[in-house]
Amino acid sequence: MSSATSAPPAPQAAKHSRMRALPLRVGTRASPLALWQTRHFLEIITGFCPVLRGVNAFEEHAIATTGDLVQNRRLAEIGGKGLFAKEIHEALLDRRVDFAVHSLKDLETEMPAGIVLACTLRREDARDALVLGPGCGTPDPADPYACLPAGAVVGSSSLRRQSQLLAARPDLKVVTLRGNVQTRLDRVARGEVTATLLALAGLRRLGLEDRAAVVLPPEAMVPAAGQGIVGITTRADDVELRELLSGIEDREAAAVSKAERALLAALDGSCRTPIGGHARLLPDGTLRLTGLVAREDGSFLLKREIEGAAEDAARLGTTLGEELRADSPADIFG
Ligand SMILES: NCc1[nH]cc(CCC(=O)O)c1CC(=O)O
Repeated sequence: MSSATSAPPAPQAAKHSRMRALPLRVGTRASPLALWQTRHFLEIITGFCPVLRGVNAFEEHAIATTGDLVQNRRLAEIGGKGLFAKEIHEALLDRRVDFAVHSLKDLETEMPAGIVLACTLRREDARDALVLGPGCGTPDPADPYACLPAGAVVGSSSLRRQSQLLAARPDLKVVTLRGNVQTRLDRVARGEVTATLLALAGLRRLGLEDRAAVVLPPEAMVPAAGQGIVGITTRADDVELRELLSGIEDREAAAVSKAERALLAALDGSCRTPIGGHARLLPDGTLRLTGLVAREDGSFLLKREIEGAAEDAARLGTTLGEELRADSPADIFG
């Protein structure tokens, strides 16, 4: 008689139990948000592949990245894209880790040779949120920025957020505010800045959603490409892990992130170009992508939309990116 324990494992599990020595090593940044996302990924993958549920199946490797070491200067001034991933890519290529967990928003659109974006997980809310410090008014759902006093100082190091905020409220002043989510919240609470803008996804994952005083609709603040999505990278030649990871791919996240990242790639902005990209699937399955290009002071802001079949996600992104680029002043991309 067969019992639960002697039943043959699912084909998937059998295949991966023979795959290689455990533990599988997972690379991550060390921030609380990165660690939360890594554990979230491990829960999903062990749910999908029960043989990996053992205590020793995974080993977490926290890796400090250039982006983590630079806390007080605008990232843009240091130059280069993918500042949060370089050391993690190196760990993959050196075989010190087997896969790595990223906020897709922080991952460059073109992976280094030998590395692939193997899957994207289901998207958390993509919207940005306003976090208010002492001295702000009561939030008004009809007018997201009405609670910010005239001339208020808003902390943000995101040129995308800065440009859209200043376009709506030219009286405000934006100052650099870096550090992890908790650090930024502390600076607002201490009154160092009047308010800040953060991704709702990060606040929610850290159990800090109550700090989001106003959630900004994408029409008011176009989110960053990939915001709210976790992406997993692995080595291109690691066929087994690629196959395993493809099993946990979220199809909707895959489609919208393809569109948003193709848009970003086509715009090919410098790290000082404010760019937004936000796609969603409509109830009938159509993909709608919004793209934004702006000047950091908010004096120029161009927003366009495109719709099409989800299967054409990448092409839609490329097309919209090329259109936005053609219709923007050239110096914006310099
Ligand atoms: N650049 C930092 C970063 N990278 C990902 C998130 C939030 C989570 C996400 O967007 O998936 C954040 C913080 C923020 O922008 O507020």
